[in-house]
Amino acid sequence: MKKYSVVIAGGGSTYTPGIVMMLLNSLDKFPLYEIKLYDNDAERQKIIGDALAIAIQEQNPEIRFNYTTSPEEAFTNVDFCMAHIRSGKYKMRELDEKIPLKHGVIGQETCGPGGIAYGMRSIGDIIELIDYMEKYSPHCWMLNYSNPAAIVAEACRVLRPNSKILNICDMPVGTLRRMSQIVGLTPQDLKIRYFGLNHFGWWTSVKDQKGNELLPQIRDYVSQYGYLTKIEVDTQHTDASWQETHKKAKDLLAVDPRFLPNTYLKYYLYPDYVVEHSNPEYTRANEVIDGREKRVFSAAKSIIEQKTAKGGEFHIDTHAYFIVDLARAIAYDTNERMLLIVENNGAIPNFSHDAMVEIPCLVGNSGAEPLNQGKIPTFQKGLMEQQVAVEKLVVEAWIEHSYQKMWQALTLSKTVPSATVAKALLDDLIIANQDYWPELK
Ligand SMILES: NC(=O)c1ccc[n+]([C@@H]2O[C@H](COP(=O)([O-])OP(=O)(O)OC[C@H]3O[C@@H](n4cnc5c(N)ncnc54)[C@H](O)[C@@H]3O)[C@@H](O)[C@H]2O)c1
Ligand SMILES: O=P(O)(O)OC[C@H]1O[C@H](O[C@H]2[C@H](O)[C@@H](O)[C@@H](O)O[C@@H]2CO)[C@H](O)[C@@H](O)[C@@H]1O
Ligand SMILES: [Mn+2]
Repeated sequence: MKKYSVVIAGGGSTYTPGIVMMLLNSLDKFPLYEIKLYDNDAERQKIIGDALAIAIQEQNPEIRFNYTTSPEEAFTNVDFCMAHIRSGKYKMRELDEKIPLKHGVIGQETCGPGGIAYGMRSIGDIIELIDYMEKYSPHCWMLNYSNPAAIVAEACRVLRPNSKILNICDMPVGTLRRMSQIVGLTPQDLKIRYFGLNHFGWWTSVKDQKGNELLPQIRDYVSQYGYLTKIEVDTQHTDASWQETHKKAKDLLAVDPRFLPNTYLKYYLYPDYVVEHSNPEYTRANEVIDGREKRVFSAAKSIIEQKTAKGGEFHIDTHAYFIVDLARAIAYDTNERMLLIVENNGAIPNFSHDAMVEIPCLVGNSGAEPLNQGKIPTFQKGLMEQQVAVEKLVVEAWIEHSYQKMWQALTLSKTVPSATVAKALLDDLIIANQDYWPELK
């Protein structure tokens, strides 16, 4: 069996340990000879890297492991780049969330003005990663989690249309796991139909292996409890704000009970509620800094101090499963059905052909083959057209350095009440992002 080499870009990410643990757990199905980490923050990456070196040495000493800030070292001779960088780190996420709230608008990592600001930071960094990958390992595939995935995917479509990059999100995978608990099955037992944009979509069918439609049963549950389940799905999703989000799905369902909604729709359908329930002094960024980041980095430091990872402080979650499954599907041409963010090209026949949509695809060694999801109804189509236009305007604004298009993008976002608020917000975001955004004219 061929052995592969993987580089994880954003080596210092809180998600890196989970992915490496998953890779180590999957060697019988996805053999590796090398794992590398790449990050542009040497200090942050060193902590994660030193801890993982101990874990790998204990579990599979034959795997070569290295971490580096050199693009050439990182990207030479690799088959897969698993990317999850955060341009501007949590310091900028905090501003993405807090600046809009000052204007009475939702403050969120990937939705509304926060997501737009983050997109303007991420585009250049992702393009840089693609260029490193193509320079040093032209055959390599990039599997990209880096957010905001919708804007990043549109930027890749426009700026690097022929690159081997697949943009992905773990939210539908995590929610499907919740659905499987609701009906007493496993996610592998379920076959779904889904359409939308990233963090903006709906399940139209959830069937078991015999072809029985389970959507009505799941709908009954969600209409009472949202996606809150008794069994915890992912450790970070025990945080109060995420529990609230899973619960809120019941109000999303009420707007169109035919389909099961992605939880992120709450920012577009109930923005007033979300603002009222936000603390402008302590947002999700603070919760993550005080929670997941502390947990992961203390676990790493404790492994380094004790010189062993045998205490099992690093955990595998849905996020890690999904990206490793995707790599395997490409490596072994499995034609597995997976949700990916791809160019529509008629898969949703009554929606723009050049929109980046999130839909089921068959995945094999030439990438993704989108599956037709049929025509979509007016309500969802209207919402998606507005949102996809926002995402396209952001990418155009980044390419053209256009203040006007950024203003239009913010004005068009369903989360922003007027062009006046959009302009005031934009002027604040420009100041906060001056080290990251192109200069807008
Ligand atoms: N698509 C999804 O569904 C999904 C799910 C979870 C997380 N994410 C994304 O994964 C990323 C990581 O999240 P996190 O909370 O672990 O963040 P994190 O800040 O802990 O890690 C990100 C790492 O990226 C590094 N980085 C930033 N810019 C870089 C660049 N240009 N080159 C190389 N490295 C760079 C940082 O130094 C940091 O170590 C974020 O973009 C997050 O939004 C996406
Ligand atoms: O607020 P954060 O940083 O905890 O999470 C933001 C991310 O949320 C989603 O990812 C979830 C995922 O749905 C869940 O299954 C599990 O793996 O945890 C992830 C992170 O908490 C979303 O899909 C990402 O795009 C967000 O970055
Ligand atoms: Mn996501």
